[in-house]
Amino acid sequence: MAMVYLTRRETFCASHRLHNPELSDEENRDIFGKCNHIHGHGHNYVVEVTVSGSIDPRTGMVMNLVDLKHLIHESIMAPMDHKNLDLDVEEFRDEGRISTTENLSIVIWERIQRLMGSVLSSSSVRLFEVKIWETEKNIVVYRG
Ligand SMILES: Nc1nc2c(c(=O)[nH]1)N=C([C@H](O)[C@H](O)COP(=O)(O)OP(=O)(O)OP(=O)(O)O)CN2
Ligand SMILES: [Zn+2]
Repeated sequence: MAMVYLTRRETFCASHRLHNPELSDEENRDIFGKCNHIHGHGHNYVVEVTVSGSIDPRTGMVMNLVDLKHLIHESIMAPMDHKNLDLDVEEFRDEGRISTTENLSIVIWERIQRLMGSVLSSSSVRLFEVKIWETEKNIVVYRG
């Protein structure tokens, strides 16, 4: 059966600060530089979510892109767009994860994976990749 990859891209704006509370202020400044500025800074994040699967002969689709749009809305856009990642997203606020793009890609993966599990339990569709552009130059890919 042919494996096909389906991607949807969204953009969201969020602020954050790179800071490890277990380190001293000086160590934080040394490691994170300007990204440790106490009042934070913002990004226009671009995120691509790719799923893989075989084409359902009944629909001609791997997965309905409208369903993928809803998954992305619920797991990324609603909780993160125009938010402060460190204060508004529980994985960063409560679990001590530093809001690097690496960690953000894992948080997004986990959220989508959880939702896909409940929405697509009987389907062959799998989450394949989360790709985030923090800036035009800084890009992170996570494949689970
Ligand atoms: N491994 C990581 N390193 C850094 C991350 C990250 O998520 N993972 N994030 C940052 C900052 O959030 C920062 O906003 C990006 O820094 P920087 O590349 O300096 O920002 P610019 O793209 O604006 O850089 P210019 O070279 O000035 O264009 C830092 N490191
Ligand atoms: Zn940043």
